Amino acid sequence: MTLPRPPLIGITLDHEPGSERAFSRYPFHALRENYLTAVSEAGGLPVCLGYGQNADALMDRLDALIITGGAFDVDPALYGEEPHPLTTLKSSRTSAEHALLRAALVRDRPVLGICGGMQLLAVEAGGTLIQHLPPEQQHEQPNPRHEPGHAVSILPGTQLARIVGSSTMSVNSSHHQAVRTPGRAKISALAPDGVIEAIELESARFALGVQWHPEFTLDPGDRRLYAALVEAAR
Ligand SMILES: NCCCC(=O)O
Repeated sequence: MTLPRPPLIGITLDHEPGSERAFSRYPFHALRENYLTAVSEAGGLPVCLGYGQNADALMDRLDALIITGGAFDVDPALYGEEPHPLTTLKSSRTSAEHALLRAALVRDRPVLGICGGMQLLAVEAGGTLIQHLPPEQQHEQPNPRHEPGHAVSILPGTQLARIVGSSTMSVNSSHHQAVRTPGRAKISALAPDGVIEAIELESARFALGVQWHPEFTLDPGDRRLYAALVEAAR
C-alpha cells in the first residue's frame, strides 16, 4: 500500500546581502524555522523558494504557496505611488514573490500570504497600501512577537471565519504598512483601530492573506491556517 503523497508547499525565502557578522559574508537566503515546522506538522512537505527561478515551472510542480513577508515593503510603483521616505524596497524579492503569486493564482493553487505576503496579494488584486501607519496609532506591538499584540474581529461568512471557527482571535502585530484598499479581495478581519488584518480572494479556491505572523506563535488558531492551506493543497 502506498501512503498518500504530502502536498508540496512552496515557501518564499528572505534574502540578505551577507556580512562578516551574519551567517555568511556572501549573499544568503533565510527563513524563520517555524514556517517549516508549521507546514510539516500540518501534513505538508515544505519547499523553500529562492529567487531567479522559473515561477511557472515551480508552480506547475508545487501544490500551494506561502508568501512570507519580512522587513521590506512592496514596491509602491505596483500600485501607482511614489515611495514614502520610510518605505524599504527589496526589488529582487518583490519580483520573485510577485511572479510566484501570479503563477499560483493562474493555476488556482492555494495561496497563504503572511504580512507583506498579504499586502502583495492585495496589490495583485488591484488594491493599495498605507505606506507608513501613523506612529500615534501605535498599531505595532512593543512586546515580543511570540506574544499577542491585539485582537482581530473576523467577519462572518468569510473563509477565514470558517477556518478559525471563531469571530475573534488574538494576533501579533509586526508591520509598519497596511492594506488601504483591498481591490477585488474581500476583507475578512479588522483590528480594533480599523487596520485591515485579513483578506481573501473569492475568485480563487483558496487565496488568503493575514497581516499578522502566525509562525511566531503557532497557537491553535494559527495552526488552523496552515492546516487549511495543506488541506486545500491535497
Ligand atoms: N510591508 C512589508 C510587511 C512589513 C511591514 O508592513 O512593515
